Amino acid sequence: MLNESTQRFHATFDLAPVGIVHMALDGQFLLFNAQFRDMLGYGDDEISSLTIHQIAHPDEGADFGPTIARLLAGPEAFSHRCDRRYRCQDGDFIWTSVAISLVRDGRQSPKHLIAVIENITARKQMEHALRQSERFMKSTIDALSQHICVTDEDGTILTVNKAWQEFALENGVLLGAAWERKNYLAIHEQAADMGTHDAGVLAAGLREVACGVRDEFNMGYRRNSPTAQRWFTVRVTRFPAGGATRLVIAHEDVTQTRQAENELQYLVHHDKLTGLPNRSLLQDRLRQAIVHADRYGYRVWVIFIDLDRFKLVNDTLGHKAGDCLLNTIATRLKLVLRGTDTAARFGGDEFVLILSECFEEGLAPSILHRVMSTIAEPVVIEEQEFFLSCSMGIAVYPNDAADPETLVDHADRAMYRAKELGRNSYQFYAAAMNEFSLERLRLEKHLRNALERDEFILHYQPQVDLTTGEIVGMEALIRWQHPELGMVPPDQFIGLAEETGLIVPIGAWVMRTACAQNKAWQRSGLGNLRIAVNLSARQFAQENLVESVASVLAETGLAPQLLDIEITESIVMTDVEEAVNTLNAFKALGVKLSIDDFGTGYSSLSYLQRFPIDVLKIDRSFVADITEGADKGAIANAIIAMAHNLGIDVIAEGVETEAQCDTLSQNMCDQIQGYWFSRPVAAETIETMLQEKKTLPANLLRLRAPQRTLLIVDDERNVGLALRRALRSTGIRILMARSGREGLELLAENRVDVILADQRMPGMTGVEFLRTAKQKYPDTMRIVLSGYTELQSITDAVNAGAVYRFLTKPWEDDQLRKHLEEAFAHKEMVDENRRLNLIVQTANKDLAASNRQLRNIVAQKQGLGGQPLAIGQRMEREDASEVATDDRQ
Ligand SMILES: Nc1nc2c(ncn2[C@@H]2O[C@@H]3COP(=O)(O)O[C@H]4[C@@H](O)[C@H](n5cnc6c(=O)[nH]c(N)nc65)O[C@@H]4COP(=O)(O)O[C@H]3[C@H]2O)c(=O)[nH]1
Repeated sequence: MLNESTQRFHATFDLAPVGIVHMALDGQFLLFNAQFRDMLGYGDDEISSLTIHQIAHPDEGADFGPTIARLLAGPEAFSHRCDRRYRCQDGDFIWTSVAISLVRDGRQSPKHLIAVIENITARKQMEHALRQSERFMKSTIDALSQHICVTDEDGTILTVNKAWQEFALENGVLLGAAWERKNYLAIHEQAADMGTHDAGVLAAGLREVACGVRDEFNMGYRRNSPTAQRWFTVRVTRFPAGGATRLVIAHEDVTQTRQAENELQYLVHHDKLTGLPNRSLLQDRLRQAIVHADRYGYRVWVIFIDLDRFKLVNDTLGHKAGDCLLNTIATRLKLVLRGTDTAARFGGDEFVLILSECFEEGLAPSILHRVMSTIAEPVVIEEQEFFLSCSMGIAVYPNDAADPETLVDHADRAMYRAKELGRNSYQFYAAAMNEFSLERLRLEKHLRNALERDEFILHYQPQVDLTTGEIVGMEALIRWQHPELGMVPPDQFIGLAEETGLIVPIGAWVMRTACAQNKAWQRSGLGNLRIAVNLSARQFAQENLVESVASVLAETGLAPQLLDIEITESIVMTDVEEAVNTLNAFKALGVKLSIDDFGTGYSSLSYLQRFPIDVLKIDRSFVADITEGADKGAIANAIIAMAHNLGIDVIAEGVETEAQCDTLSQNMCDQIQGYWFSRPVAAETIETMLQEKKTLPANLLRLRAPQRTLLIVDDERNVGLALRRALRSTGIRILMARSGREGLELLAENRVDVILADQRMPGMTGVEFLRTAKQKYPDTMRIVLSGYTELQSITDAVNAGAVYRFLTKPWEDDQLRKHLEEAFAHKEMVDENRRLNLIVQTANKDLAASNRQLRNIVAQKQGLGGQPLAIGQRMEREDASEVATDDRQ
């Protein structure tokens, strides 16, 4: 029985797949199975001579003692398990898993140890390899710049990489190791609940990947912080990991790339200089506006803006100044629009506005005026003020075109038409505009034949001297008498002639005819008049211009100083250097030079000084304002003072009323030209005028003894008549008005010294009227005639300076005359002071003119080697017998 059991034991002992050893308590091997022997590779004898200490790994050999101690101290069935390394016969160590138990005898005394030893080297190696691989993986994902987070399928974070930790730290998401045990999904669901849209999308995507609905999910994630906006890409990928599911979430901060992309997009769609949308974005916005308009029944207005004479700023002040100006205009345009509108830069000095979401049939003129006035505000560049105007063309969707390109094109055409019609205005596109192009073609055909067919004539408009009252010159103005079209005014064909180049032969005809006519007048004894001829830009740019004028003078025999060449500011400012050369050459020839329409372009004083100009012609728009009171007349007065300082004469154009003439005369303007004295008329009419010696009335002359003028404003006719009677003997010129409004009209037309206004008038009281009169005509002496009852308002007006004196009704004639005498005397004293000032100014002007002439002569001699001067001098000598020496002609 025992034998059988011993046999069974040995069989089990030897066949066991693990090593089994019996050891003495000191580690001596007592019994071991074949598995143990083979595991270590020792021979049976070798093992019997060894102890476990001898084959234990040096790092672990010392562990045996404590193990035994624990077994001895432990309960009966206690066994100890550990992993240990043992040296094999070849010297290598193997990893084993050891389970040791203590065998006790019947008295419970320790007998020996039994160890079951399993070779786990392969497992240990695998574990090691796995650890290595994990370490490698960790350092790999740590090296990635993407933020990586691995979760289980519920979203619980298992691990994160270094970049993720840093990101979390930076963004205050989860601090330090706080990510552990957190749930990525829950965090995002919570953020979604708080309104973060992208967090909601990410949570939903994550759930789908976790459930296996998809293997991967990608999205762009925008994160807004109060200081910055950041963009991320997020990718969620699903991985099976030993039966479990792992979700790898990788996000990458693509803010820089995104910003660069945005910048690129911005650059592609915006104008670099002004930051406004460019052409391509304009088309896009227009397309959107049209779609929107179709849906909601809106209209879309397109306004095409072109800055008038912008090129001049660029050419005269350089591109930097031009850029600055464009920027200012762009900023202003943005400010006049609503949020839904667009202002775009179309190119150069062209802007386009889109006004969308408009229900109204028509476009409110106020918006157009707002745009025009915002552009018209002065722009200060290098401490100089510049004034710009613009021409605008307007087209509307759906009426004028159905697509963005055609809409803009039509608005552009309308703008072109506005320019044609005199700039600083706007035109609506109308289908008729296409007809306009055809009309132009027809006109051009006629114009080409006009010279040959002798259809042009010249009209002449007198220029009158404000000191002598005499006609001293004429402006030659062309007229086209077409057999079918009738009398075509120059405004309608000069532009076309300019564009087609026809202006050159036409201009040459004008020059020849005007000079010949002037010479003819001179020969008939009508005096030495100056004849002014307009030169257009194209003529001015002609290469042989000066020579051709010289040959006309030679041909007609007209003295050069009797020819006045009129050019506009814009012509000379286009190419300043070239203009200075041409003007100097003209000066050398001896002709006079005028700047026409002064004040409407770039009235740059510094340049004006460089041009050898004799005359400035104040544009009629300023003259129209001159009697409108101190503010409005200021520009004309400033031009006069400035020109005089430079020694330049001033002619005021477009004088239409006596009052304008009077004001100009008082302000020392040199000459006037305008409908009030004479419209442009045929040569024969001029002859009659000259023969009859038509002059200005003496009371309008510059240095005259002024005639006292009184304006009486009273609604009661009898009172007016009584006042007139009382003043009959005084020789005062009396103007009568029945209301304040009528009084203001008379003030606009006439020069008035003293105003006598009744207080009680319907509509406007005397004090109200005098307050307005004070604002517009501060030099007038203002007297109110009243009863005592209105005393308070009159006293207020006196204190405010609106009323000089108040007289009571009924008045005593003597007293009234005395008061009026005082008022006139006071006014005359003020006038006299001003007159003396102006006389000093005129003297200064003459001095400046002499200096200027001297400078011109020196400059010509130095610059032109005396050659052209000789022509002028020769002509001057030939005409010496006929030409007066007064340089101010
Ligand atoms: N409202 C008003 N207008 C007044 C008054 N006095 C004169 N005018 C008008 O003002 C214009 C003055 O000529 P501009 O400024 O040189 O302006 C001229 C000039 O730029 C151009 N032009 C005329 N003749 C010629 C020419 O022979 N050659 C060239 N190149 N241009 C010419 O055509 C423009 C218009 O000439 P016009 O129609 O003759 O118009 C003339 C004249 O008739 C007034 O009191 N009130």
